[in-house]
Amino acid sequence: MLSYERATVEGRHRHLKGSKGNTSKFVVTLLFFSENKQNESSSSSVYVHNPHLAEMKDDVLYHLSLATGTHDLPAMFGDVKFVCTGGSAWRMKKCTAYIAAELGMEDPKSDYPNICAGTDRYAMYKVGPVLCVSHGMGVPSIAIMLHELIKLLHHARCTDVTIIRIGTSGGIGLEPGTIVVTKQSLDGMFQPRFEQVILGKTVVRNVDLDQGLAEELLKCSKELNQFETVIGNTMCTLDFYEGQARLDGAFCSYTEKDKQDFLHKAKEAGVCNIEMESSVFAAMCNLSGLRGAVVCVTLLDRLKGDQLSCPHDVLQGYQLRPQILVGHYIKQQLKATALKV
Ligand SMILES: O=P(O)(O)O[C@H]1O[C@H](CO)[C@@H](O)[C@H]1O
Ligand SMILES: O=c1cc[nH]c(=O)[nH]1
Repeated sequence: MLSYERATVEGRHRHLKGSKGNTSKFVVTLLFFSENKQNESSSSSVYVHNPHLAEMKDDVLYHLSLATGTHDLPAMFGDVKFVCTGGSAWRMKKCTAYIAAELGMEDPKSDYPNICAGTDRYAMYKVGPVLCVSHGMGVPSIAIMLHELIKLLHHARCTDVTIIRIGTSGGIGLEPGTIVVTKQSLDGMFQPRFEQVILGKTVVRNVDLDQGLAEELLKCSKELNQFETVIGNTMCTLDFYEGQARLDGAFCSYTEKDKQDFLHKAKEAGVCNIEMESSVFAAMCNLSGLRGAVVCVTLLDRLKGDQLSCPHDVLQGYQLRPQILVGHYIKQQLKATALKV
């Protein structure tokens, strides 16, 4: 079922410890698995694409503090159908409690234990078929979490899993508190791509997200009628300050006009908000066959400022909006599935 693409990389090794300028040629043949599996197969398993995994006796999911040798992953996670992920552990715990209440699954005796308590890298909570996992800040942090989460779902033999990033962002020309459901993730040069260096070669990955899921989420927001929601492009950057054209970082070498010109260009490219994980999130959804969406609230309008200076309780209230929307969506989906059974 898997299709491989072959690529040959040629380069020169520089011998750091050898005599000056001493290099030797290397040629590496890479096997890439076909990148876009999302709509290709009728099967809805979570795919890992790594022939080495089958040869491993145990798989240690180090940053989640879980392992196939020590945990019965199918028993613990086999029923998972939805994963909510966001930067902060606090938000993920709040999300778990909110979704438990929405689904009528609250346990007054339970404080929702952190399944990843053996590590402080990420936090993970579970209520019924919903898993909530924190991912930290930025592309490297979410990518590590997603590698291990995708393997976890694979080892647990999960099927039909939908994953939604519920995050915060800076808006462009939107009222703070607006939710943006990502249509397309763009990089800092307004290109729809995620670039990763693998074995010294840049690999460009597809960042398309499930448009049907985005539309379903927009419909849910209209039904809820509690806050403004739009579908638009999301710019994913590698930094919060200079990477997002802020003037208030420790370093800045451009003017207010340069910043405004850049943000207006972003707006012309359809960018509604800026955050720091959507590109690799979309790329890894594509690779794994997970149905994915990015739902971020805007905390401020970047055309009007850079600092997050509005009161703490207002910001916390905004952060809850994506989970209200996603909670409603999950409840509807579970109801529809129960009706079908
Ligand atoms: O609210 P979360 O999910 O952390 O996401 C956004 O907030 C962080 C920056 O404050 C970045 O990680 C950005 O993507
Ligand atoms: O401006 C913002 C706000 C939240 N998260 C970001 O990445 N940028």
